[in-house]
Amino acid sequence: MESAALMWSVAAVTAAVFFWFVCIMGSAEVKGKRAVDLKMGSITRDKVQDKYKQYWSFFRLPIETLNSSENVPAFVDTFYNLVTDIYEWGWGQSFHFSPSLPGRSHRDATRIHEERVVDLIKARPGNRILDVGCGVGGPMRAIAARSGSDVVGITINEYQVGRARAHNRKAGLDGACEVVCGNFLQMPFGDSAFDGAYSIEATCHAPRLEDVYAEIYRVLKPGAMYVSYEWVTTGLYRAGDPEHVEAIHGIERGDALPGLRSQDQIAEVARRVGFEVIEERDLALPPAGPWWNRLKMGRLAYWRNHILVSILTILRIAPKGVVEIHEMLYETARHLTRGGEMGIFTPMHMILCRKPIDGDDN
Ligand SMILES: C=C(CC[C@@H](C)[C@H]1CC[C@H]2C3=CC[C@H]4[C@H](C)[C@@H](O)CC[C@]4(C)[C@H]3CC[C@]12C)C(C)C
Ligand SMILES: C[S@@+](CC[C@H](N)C(=O)[O-])C[C@H]1O[C@@H](n2cnc3c(N)ncnc32)[C@H](O)[C@@H]1O
Repeated sequence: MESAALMWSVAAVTAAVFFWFVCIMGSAEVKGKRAVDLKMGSITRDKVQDKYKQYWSFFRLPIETLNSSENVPAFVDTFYNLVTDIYEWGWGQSFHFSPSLPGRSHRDATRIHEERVVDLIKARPGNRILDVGCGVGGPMRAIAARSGSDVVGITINEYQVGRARAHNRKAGLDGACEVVCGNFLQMPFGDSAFDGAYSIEATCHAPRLEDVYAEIYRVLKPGAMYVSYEWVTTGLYRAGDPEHVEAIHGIERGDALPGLRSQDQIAEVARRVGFEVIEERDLALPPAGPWWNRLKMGRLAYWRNHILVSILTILRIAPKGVVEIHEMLYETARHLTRGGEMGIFTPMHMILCRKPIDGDDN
């Protein structure tokens, strides 16, 4: 009798600890996605591991194939099917970095970094603004709410479209925010359709920056502004330094990037497609606090998450392959942190452009 009671007590305590671990500790910073809901995008459960292997095989292709505009969008789409739920669960609804702000939460720092866009492109009530590479729409909601503009987001990943629309509805912003599935290299919008545009840590996925910048230029009205937060290597990067190369290659492989560009290439490309460059600045430089702090401070949380995804895979709640994907992201976080600490990489090289009005001197 006593041993039965003991067994029941142990079982009850184990169940309570498991519930706490999964449902309380395992939820994202911005509530919405829990570990038990990890689905891996539009990929069916039994295909997750194969798709992960397929993702890696891409990096074995010859460099010309790797950089071709035909292959990259499909490879990026596969990547976001694999990582979107883990990003939402472990990071929130905004898939980007922000300078850390003393005394402010990550959530505040994220919102402030997003709202800066409103001032830069002068978004006003009634404007139609384009979000190039919108993810699940964290920035789009912040920008629509702050500016009173209507925001149209485009993403290559169908699963993200569903997530973004659901979040828009939940936030009561589905009237102001619209989400379209499509390729930003060939956008399904007419010429001069937008009063402004922005891209946050998204155009780094384009094999050729010219192609996406030229499309953005085409869909903007003359006089409209465009701002982008670009992922680039800085002037401190040395291609002959093995430690630098390891970090940059690690970032490219873990983030579906066809190849990082250097800081000094960005404005040149913007001018080539016709933009006037108003301002260019690395928002990660002091007095900004290190953007990689949020990745570093979470090391303990990574271990908790690793144990969690392992248990959920054993219990067949999460599909096979999730542990490997989580491991890949952990490695990526290490490379991103090293890139930030060495000062050779920034995810927030800001470029502010204007489409000239006919007759402007440019
Ligand atoms: C702009 C891009 C994505 C940037 C970031 C949003 C993501 C880059 C690396 C991601 C993460 C790394 C470690 C994960 C951790 C192991 C897991 O337990 C919880 C989620 C992570 C923190 C995850 C979250 C998103 C990132 C920070 C690229 C793709 C252009
Ligand atoms: C790192 S996420 C950033 C998302 C969003 N800007 C944010 O900050 O939350 C990059 C986004 O770019 C999108 N993307 C990448 N390549 C694309 C392409 N060729 N066409 C459309 N969207 C693309 C991805 O689907 C993803 O939504």
